[in-house]
Amino acid sequence: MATQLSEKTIQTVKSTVPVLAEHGEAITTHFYQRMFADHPELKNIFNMTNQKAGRQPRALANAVYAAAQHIDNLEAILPTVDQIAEKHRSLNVKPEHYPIVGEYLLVAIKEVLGDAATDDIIEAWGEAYGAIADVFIQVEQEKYNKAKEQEGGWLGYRDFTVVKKVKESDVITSFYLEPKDGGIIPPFRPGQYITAQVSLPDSEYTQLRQYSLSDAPGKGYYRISVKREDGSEEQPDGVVSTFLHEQVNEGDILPITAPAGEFYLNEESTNPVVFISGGVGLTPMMSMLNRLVDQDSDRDVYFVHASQNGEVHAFKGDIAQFEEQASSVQSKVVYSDPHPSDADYDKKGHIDLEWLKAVVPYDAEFYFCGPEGFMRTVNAALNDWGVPEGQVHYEFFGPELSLQ
Ligand SMILES: NC(=O)C1=CN([C@@H]2O[C@H](COP(=O)(O)OP(=O)(O)OC[C@H]3O[C@@H](n4cnc5c(N)ncnc54)[C@H](OP(=O)(O)O)[C@@H]3O)[C@@H](O)[C@H]2O)C=CC1
Repeated sequence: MATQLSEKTIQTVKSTVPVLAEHGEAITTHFYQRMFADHPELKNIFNMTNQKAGRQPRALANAVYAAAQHIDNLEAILPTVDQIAEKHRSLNVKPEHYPIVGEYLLVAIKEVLGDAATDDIIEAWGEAYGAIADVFIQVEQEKYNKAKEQEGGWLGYRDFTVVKKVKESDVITSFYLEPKDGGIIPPFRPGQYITAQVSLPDSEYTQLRQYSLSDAPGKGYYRISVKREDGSEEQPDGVVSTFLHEQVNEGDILPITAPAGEFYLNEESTNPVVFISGGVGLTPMMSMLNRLVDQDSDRDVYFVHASQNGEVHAFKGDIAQFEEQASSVQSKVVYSDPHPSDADYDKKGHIDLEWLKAVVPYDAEFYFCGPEGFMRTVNAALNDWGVPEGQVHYEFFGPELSLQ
């Protein structure tokens, strides 16, 4: 499927892998700075908060590193390409963006490597980048076609009206969205997300944010549930979420792209399901749980949620209701910092393996999502428990980071 590269190009690219590993992030940080300086219009597409936090350069460095390792067999990176391409489709990344990225990546490699960047290396990387870009463009094209051709589907952004706004906790608010054109909307897989295009009053560029859909499909609306971040280093995404919480109300318009994502409920399996979420990471799990309840599923469901305390714990009422309504649903709550008024929780502190073993079955499909440290803890716990990889599903929101 990819352009044929010469043996020399392949060898040159492969021999730069160790150098890339050393300078990968410096190269991509440099690259973004130069590219945005010359092409500020691209700020409409990239999440600038991820740039500031260094997550985007790290993710690109990882992707480039992986591609370089497999340049003679790009098929091997298709699973990674697929996930990134899914995000790109959701962000409306177009083929014409690739040559711009390629140009600045080469400039950055040259600048960071200095004298070590020979003409041969730059030429080989130019060709290799072209081959990698072709793979992405092709995979993304198929995804654009599917998004458009499905019933109720569309390309790019479609205006949705906020028809209902509901406070779910002190920090999380839900927005119910229906298409302004009154048309139908496609179903989605529980766990998928949309991209919202937000225009802040005093910003020149639009801001794109991806939010998991938090209700089941097939209801005529999409629901997102947004945490108001405080803009600190740990929660840098303050501007957009604060704007949504404070300024976006019923009747307002939010342009969104069609649902996307590779993290979703395996509806084929009949195994028990264990959802493990931290904070606002519970949103995709809510969609999956709602789906199972809507379908009267007889799979055993364990909804394990970690939160600081009862005030920031969203969807408490819904989950309690599901638990009462369906004997197959069990909820387990972990509070890291419970308030004296909090009575209804199962563990104080953090989730750990010993406790998990006592409350959920091993022979289950596990889904987890939450802050980075939480994801590492849960991933390590499931590894130590020996849960087979195929039964473990997770999603990082934002650029892909390593769980190790
Ligand atoms: N589809 C997706 O992939 C989605 C992903 N997310 C992600 O979920 C995250 C949620 O963040 P937020 O609501 O701020 O979460 P919080 O910071 O509120 O954390 C939630 C809970 O996890 C606990 N926790 C933190 N670190 C660890 C650890 N190492 N081991 C065990 N428990 C831990 C916290 O404890 P403590 O109080 O001690 O820190 C707290 O009780 C965001 O990073 C967001 O990007 C969100 C929505 C969707």
